[in-house]
Amino acid sequence: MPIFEKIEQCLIAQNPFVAYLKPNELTCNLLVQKDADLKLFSGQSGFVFFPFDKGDKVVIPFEEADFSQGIIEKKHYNLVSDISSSQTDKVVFEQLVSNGIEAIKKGEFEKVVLSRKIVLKKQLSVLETFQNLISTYSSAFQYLFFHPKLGLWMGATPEQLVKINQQQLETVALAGTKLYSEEVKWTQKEIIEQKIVTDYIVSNIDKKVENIKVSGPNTTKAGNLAHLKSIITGQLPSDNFAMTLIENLHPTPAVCGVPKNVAQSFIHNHEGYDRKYYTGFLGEYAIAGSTNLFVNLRCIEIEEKAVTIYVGCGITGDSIPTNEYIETENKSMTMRNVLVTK
Ligand SMILES: C=C(O[C@@H]1C=C(C(=O)O)C=C[C@H]1O)C(=O)O
Repeated sequence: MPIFEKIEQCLIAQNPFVAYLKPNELTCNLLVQKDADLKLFSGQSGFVFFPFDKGDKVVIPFEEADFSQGIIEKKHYNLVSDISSSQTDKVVFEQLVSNGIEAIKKGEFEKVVLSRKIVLKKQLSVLETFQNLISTYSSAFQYLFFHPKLGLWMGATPEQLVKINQQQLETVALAGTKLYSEEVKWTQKEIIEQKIVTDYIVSNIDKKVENIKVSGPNTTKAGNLAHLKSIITGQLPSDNFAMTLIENLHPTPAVCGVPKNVAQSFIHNHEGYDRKYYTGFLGEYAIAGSTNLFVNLRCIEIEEKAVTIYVGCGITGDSIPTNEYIETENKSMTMRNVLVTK
């Protein structure tokens, strides 16, 4: 049976499942859980789905699921055009960013990532949207995740959290955003913003990972956007160590801030909504000796009659509120560009 028909059956039967494509692959992987229980993560090999902070850390265990694969076809469906942020969204977000800048200038922290949600009150054509997504963002990690107790999420994330193969670790520091062009010029603000992420990751893994190497930063393309990216590699002392390292790294300053705890409290006290699984992480954990996890960005949460797009951006002392708002609008285009409604 074609993979899209299997996904449709899962949606109708309300079976927990995940359909996903790794960057630059044409194979769609489908993991369907055999029962509808919520499986909390306790080291099982499988597909993990973790929140930003509060919430259940979930896994679809490989041993309790049916796994299949299918080659996808590239095709596009017509889009919706009437999704937009309101003037109130703009004012509220710019005020949030101003509060962040003020706290940084007072010395409370160095960087914070602030976000908002854009809600479209429409019923989504899930499969057509997913088809558009996988036809458009092949260099991202593309997924559709469903659990009856958590809901339906879809995204195309450009950000790897970690890749671990035979104890060889690779992670990235991704930050700084501009609209993509051949000649992207980075300012000091973005260079510093990205360096904060690299330094945090290196200092965090420093005592536990051997032979650490950092390359970049280089410009990387993600949909219509460009980011600055460094690649960090090293050797883990043992396999058992992977989840401790991952939970220590997460949430990185690419999605939270520095120092982590102070930035995280600022987010809780000021953002005004629950991020749920946005800026959490997801992907394969300990499958055939490999772990391949991504940060949950450029994503939507799909409900019966509403679609929520989640977007955020890194704030430093040099941020300008209007520019940061525009950056979130630009980031929201990743998902807006593929949405099909009924
Ligand atoms: C928070 C998001 O993106 C993160 C923030 C970035 C930035 O501030 O420039 C860039 C990439 C991501 O690490 C998002 O896309 O919602």
